Amino acid sequence: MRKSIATVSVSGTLAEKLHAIAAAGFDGVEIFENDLIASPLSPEEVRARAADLGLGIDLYQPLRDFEAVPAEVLAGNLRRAERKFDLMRRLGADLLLVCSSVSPDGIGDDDLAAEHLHLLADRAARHGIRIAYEALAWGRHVSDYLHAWRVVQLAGHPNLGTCLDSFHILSRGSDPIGIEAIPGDKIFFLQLADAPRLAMDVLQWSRHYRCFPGQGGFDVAGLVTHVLKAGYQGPLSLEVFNDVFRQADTGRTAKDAMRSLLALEEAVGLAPQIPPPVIPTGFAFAELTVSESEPTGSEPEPTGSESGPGDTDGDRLRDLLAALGFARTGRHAAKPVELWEQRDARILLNTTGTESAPERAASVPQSPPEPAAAAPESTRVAPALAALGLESPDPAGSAARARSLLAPVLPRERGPDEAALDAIAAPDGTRLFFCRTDRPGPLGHPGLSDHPGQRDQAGLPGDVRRASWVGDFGPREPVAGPVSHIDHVALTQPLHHFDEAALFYRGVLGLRPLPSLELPDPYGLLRSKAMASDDGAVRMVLNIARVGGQHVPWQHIALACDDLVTTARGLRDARPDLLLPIPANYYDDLEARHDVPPELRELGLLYDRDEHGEFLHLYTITVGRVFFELVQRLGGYRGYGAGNAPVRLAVQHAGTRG
Ligand SMILES: O=C(O)c1ccc(O)c(O)c1
Ligand SMILES: [Mg+2]
Repeated sequence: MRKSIATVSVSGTLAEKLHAIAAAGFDGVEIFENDLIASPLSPEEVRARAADLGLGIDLYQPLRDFEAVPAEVLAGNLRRAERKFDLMRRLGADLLLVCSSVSPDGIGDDDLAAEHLHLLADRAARHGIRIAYEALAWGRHVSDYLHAWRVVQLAGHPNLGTCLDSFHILSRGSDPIGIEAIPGDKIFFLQLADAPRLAMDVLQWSRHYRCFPGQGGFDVAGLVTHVLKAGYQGPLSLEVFNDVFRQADTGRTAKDAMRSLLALEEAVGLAPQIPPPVIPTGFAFAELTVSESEPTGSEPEPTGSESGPGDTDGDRLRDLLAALGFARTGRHAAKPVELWEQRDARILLNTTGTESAPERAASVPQSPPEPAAAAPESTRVAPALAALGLESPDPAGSAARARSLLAPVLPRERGPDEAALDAIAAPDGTRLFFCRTDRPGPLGHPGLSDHPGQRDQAGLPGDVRRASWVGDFGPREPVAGPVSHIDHVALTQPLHHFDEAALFYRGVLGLRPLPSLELPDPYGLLRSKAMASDDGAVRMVLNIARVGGQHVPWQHIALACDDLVTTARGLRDARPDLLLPIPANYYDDLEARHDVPPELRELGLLYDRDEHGEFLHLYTITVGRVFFELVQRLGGYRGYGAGNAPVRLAVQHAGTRG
């Protein structure tokens, strides 16, 4: 379907907005009146600019407080409307949005409203213009979409139809099924927005917290299904008022908007061109970039103690990994990358130390360097979690889906002997590699689980193109130990990209989000959203933490253990300096709430439970931006111990603040 977006949805001047909207692939725009009024471009210039960019002007909006007014006000309103018709002729727009009156002058009389709208439609018809009447959720007398439709029916003018806006309908809790009773050709326009579920004044909610479909809590796709059943054939148009998007990078927001519409089209069965999601079946690896130089001054000191042998970040991480039971099983044939393993948990240490994830993402050709893509200076410290390997049953299919949802595909320089990996950049700059770890290794370097007879879909033997990435690290021995695999990773998101990232991971990887949580931090607030595959094989947590106005860049890798009590006891004995100390008050409270064994306190283990099971976990000290968590899920526990995060944050802050 035709895809449009209201200019109010993105940041910038009108000219900047039009360019970014066109670049993101939209067909048309709604020109929001304030954007035009503040623009130095004449209406003719706006028209020409839009035409040059291949954009239609699908709607001009809004005309406010028009209908059901006393006679003396009506004359002025009609005069105002005539001026707007003239403006629309210059713009080349033929659809005007009239939103339901909020004026104290307004009279609660549907017949009068219909009479006035009929008059307006009659005048509009002389200019070849049509009127779309929309119920604002806070309209003084008309606030429900079916009420607006009754008024349109009463008016009975061919140039008058209704405009449906998903926010106004869903925010009031109206049942969208009623849309199916409206003839499709009387729905003149469809505006789409999602929003987080908030209990607040609806006008404030609408003006500040709307987001793109798929980023909030509304069933926008369900609503669109009703609109399509009604026979609507006009554009799908995004109209999003959002305080964060107003400040964010224009091009990036426009692209995020387009990704949202593509995913929405897919959800309602209108996007056969988008390859289906390939749900990842686990983590193949997590890659840390580390600097071999002295620890950088700007990064947080490890909490707890000076810790460990060696004095580079790399040495500190190696020490930490070894203490957790990992062993270095190989070095990359061509790059300064070490592979550390323990059963199915794999960590890559990339000691180039120069490449941070955001820099890498900004250098992707498909996404020209955007200021917003670069992380603030303070987050550019090594070590950082720069890349994730995701196990995919069909890596090429994973990459194809990502590409069709506008993910930048990363070029990969590959040596003659190396495995090729499909890789994309996530909005936060994290590189995502789609892997099949159990593929045969490259010729001469069999992988750990070699299947010499295996052929891929193209009928090729396990050749270099299709070889497993682990083959690049040479022959390896399995490493036994308490850690079985990566349970989840927690990535910090820049504030401006939180909703974008959530939609990205959900759309591209097919992960299901849990509701966002807000958790207290001694110096701020942590906003957190967990997402997981249905079977829990891939779990990610997206966090934004702002403390004293500054982004807190901590990331972590959670490792699953079979028997955390025993593992914790071993660590307590051997390397207590590597564990985050937990305050006694935590255990006083925990023991008041739950009947837990005293060894939790003794071992510094944290505890949580949900309706499915129980959770034990502990945290390590932080090196650079990164720390580890050891976890054990008992029964079918599905959470992440989020209730304990405030305690962790308090201890971590105490460590960095000395
Ligand atoms: O907030 C508003 O005033 C406003 C204006 C026009 C719209 O289409 C809308 O949904 C809201
Ligand atoms: Mg609207």
